[in-house]
Amino acid sequence: MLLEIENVFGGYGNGDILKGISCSADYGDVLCLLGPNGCGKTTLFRMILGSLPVSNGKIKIAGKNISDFTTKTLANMIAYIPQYHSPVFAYTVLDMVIMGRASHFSAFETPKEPDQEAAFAALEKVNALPLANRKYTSLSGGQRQLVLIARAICQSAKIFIMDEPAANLDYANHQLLMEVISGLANQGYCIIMSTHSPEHPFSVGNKVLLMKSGKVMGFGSPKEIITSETLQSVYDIEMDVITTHDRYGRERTICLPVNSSAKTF
Ligand SMILES: Nc1ncnc2c1ncn2[C@@H]1O[C@H](COP(=O)(O)OP(=O)(O)OP(=O)(O)O)[C@@H](O)[C@H]1O
Repeated sequence: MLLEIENVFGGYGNGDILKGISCSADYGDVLCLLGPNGCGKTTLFRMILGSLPVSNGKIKIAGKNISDFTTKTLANMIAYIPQYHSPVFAYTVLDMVIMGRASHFSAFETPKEPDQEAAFAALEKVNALPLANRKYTSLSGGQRQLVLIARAICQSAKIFIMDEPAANLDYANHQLLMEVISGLANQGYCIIMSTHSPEHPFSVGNKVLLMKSGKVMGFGSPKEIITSETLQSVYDIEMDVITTHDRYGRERTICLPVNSSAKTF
């Protein structure tokens, strides 16, 4: 197993926010963290990235505790893709992607031909090669997400941590991003993404960690974990989980909040 989270506790010094989180993800998995605002998704990300200490329990990568890795080694293995990123300088997209190679060369080295080739190859993988010479600051939110994913690929990381990657994207960019994420998983990357959509685990994920108040409400396959009952217990509202088919006959799952005022009709 590539990433193992074993009974993890921890927080910001004033009591534990996470209270016994356990889950795991391997090469080719898309693990979705789902739960209400403030349930601890970002806190768990910070612990996986090593920026927040674990007070109890273990986080292991390839069987080794993350506290035993140097920061540089951890940075080579895990890439963090933020929700929205605004750099101060108007770097080109190519420069932004090459920055993903930073942990591969020392402070006084400049990027070399192979770094540039790696950046072009990463942009190609996410269908963003035509953006290479654009200013990053001139891109839309969806395009920026693709560039940040290319930067993560360039970093040679195998684990991608994505903080609500679909937030603020329109339908087309949302769909494109989900296809890119599925494609990355098919290429063997391990994706851990937080989301506020209970449909994401069905459409893009193969595993889901359902959280509430820093605790695990369920971990496993989306079909097994996401039901009307579990969603209601997490969000305190009635939810319908409906399985249907798209126009090509593919199974789709839709999660609908029930309009409680409609019950009187
Ligand atoms: N730097 C911090 N110092 C103290 N408490 C914090 C800090 N960051 C977050 N918290 C608290 O930790 C809890 C979990 O927050 P976290 O950001 O992990 O939730 P989340 O599930 O990512 O929420 P959201 O879906 O709203 O992004 C919240 O109660 C929050 O107020």
